Amino acid sequence: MEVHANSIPSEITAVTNQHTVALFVSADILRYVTTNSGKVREARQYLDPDAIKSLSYDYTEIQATSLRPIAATGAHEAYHYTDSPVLVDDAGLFIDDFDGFPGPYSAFVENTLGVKTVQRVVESESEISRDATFRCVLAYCDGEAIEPSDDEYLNTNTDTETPPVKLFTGEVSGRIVPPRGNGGFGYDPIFEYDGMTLAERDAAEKNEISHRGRALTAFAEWFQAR
Ligand SMILES: O=P(O)(O)OP(=O)(O)OP(=O)(O)OC[C@H]1O[C@@H](n2cnc3c(O)ncnc32)[C@H](O)[C@@H]1O
Repeated sequence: MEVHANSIPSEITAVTNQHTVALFVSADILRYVTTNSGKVREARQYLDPDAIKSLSYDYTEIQATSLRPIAATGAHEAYHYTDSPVLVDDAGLFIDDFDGFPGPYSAFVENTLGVKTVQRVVESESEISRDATFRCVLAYCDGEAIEPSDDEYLNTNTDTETPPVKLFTGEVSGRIVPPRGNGGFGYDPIFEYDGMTLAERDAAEKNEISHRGRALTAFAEWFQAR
């Protein structure tokens, strides 16, 4: 994957429900690392599109039962690849009565079974609750030392060769329903929150309540206060 040299904007602006936050980037642009164009669309809706560049870099996804170590190792790898600030986005759908499955395996399940099959399996089990949670973990790395994390994974995997990452988590709880809506991507048509599926909302409306929007808010607040 070729990385292009870019002009270097001095700030990133994040628009939250309440206010506009200017995020100052000292050295370089911020690269949003994902192969998923839907994630990029939502990040660009939230963060100033001129100051954030998408990087379609397919980092190694380690096997793990939660998203945090996957995002953290992805950020290490992507930072070494680009040598510039990166934000890795790892997400998944956790179905309560399936012990959180597909969770970290959400992409594999979408690509093999498809989201309609997931919905039909949930619906076919009368004893099974429809409750589910979407989670998003953003992992930021810019090569600078970041204060010690309270993250259990990071503290037990201290590697002085790899710069520390900072993790931001967002989640939204809802229920699995038959597909509705044409917006969004992935599991959005089968995930209902407050009477509407995520696919029935535009990117701004989804960001207001979604796992990604909440993780982006946490990132923006931390970045601004840095
Ligand atoms: O790893 P990258 O390159 O970022 O792209 P990906 O699509 O594989 O990204 P994930 O592993 O994080 O995605 C897990 C799955 O969850 C889906 N997904 C992620 N965020 C979603 C969202 O906001 N709404 C609906 N589905 C989502 C996505 O389509 C995948 O099938």
